[in-house]
Amino acid sequence: MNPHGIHGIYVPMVTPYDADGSVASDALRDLARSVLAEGAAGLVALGTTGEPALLTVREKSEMVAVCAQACREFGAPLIVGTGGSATDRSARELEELAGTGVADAALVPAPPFVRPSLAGVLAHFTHLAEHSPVPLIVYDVPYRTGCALDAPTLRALGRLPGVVGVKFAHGTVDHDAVDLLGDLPPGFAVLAGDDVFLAPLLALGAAGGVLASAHLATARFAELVEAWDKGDLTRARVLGHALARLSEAVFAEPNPAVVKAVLAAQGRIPTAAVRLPLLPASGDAVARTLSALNALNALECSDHRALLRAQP
Ligand SMILES: O=C(O)C1=N[C@H](C(=O)O)C[C@H](O)C1
Repeated sequence: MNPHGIHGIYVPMVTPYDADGSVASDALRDLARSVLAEGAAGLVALGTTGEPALLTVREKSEMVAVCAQACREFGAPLIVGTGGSATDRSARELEELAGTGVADAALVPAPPFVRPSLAGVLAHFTHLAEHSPVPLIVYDVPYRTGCALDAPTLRALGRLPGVVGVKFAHGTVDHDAVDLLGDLPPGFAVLAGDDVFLAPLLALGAAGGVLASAHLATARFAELVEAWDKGDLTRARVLGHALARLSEAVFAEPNPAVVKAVLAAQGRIPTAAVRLPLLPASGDAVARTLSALNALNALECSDHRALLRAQP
């Protein structure tokens, strides 16, 4: 992490597969280098986008090792997804992760499936924070975990020593987003976890985002964060709308099918394959994403008047 904390665009790396179904490590290495060279602040290994639930233990280690190497080359932080439903097992996983020495932070979901009370979630993260040698980023994604965190709970989590941020993915910009971002604990960063809502969350004060669609337009996403940092509202508004249209297209089908299909179409990964029960993206979703990308590339972002003209 930079000394000022978490900031900017973190790309949750896809797991590329070769034609024989094995993990395409060379393609992953090149992809990781390319997004870092384009302006990603760091990488996330084993985010939802990396299909961690569908990988073997050995494949997961490979993903982390390849991403760690790329981050070392660029002096960029690596966040690693880990943890699950059971508190003690999650604590052991965090210790194992710390043992690898490569993670700057761990992305840990609110315990999925169990549906504990909010006090139970707080107790879970209190235990993890007390035992984890690596800083924690809470992954708040109720539509995946079945466990919704409200603003007071997120604030209480943010005050725990060792909890440095939340990946906020409520599927909308809700009351809790407004409430939380209006009064953040010191040193606690909010990262947008729903690509389509990056711009409004930045407007509310989010520090950046963890965004699968940033594989496809890393520099543009980084530019949006920079525009907000500099108070360049015209640029921020136009870029925000164009990037939201791209993200809408990417998320028209279950992630990461569309992003992988587009990367494969661009020749950046060997195949568009995802593992069952995920299904490959439709041609229609890929075509719509490519067209949103073309529109984005047509923006002349250094010239505000051109930007305004580019608005539909
Ligand atoms: O891998 C991630 O981290 C992300 N996962 C989200 C999801 O698929 O639910 C989407 C977001 O872009 C990043």
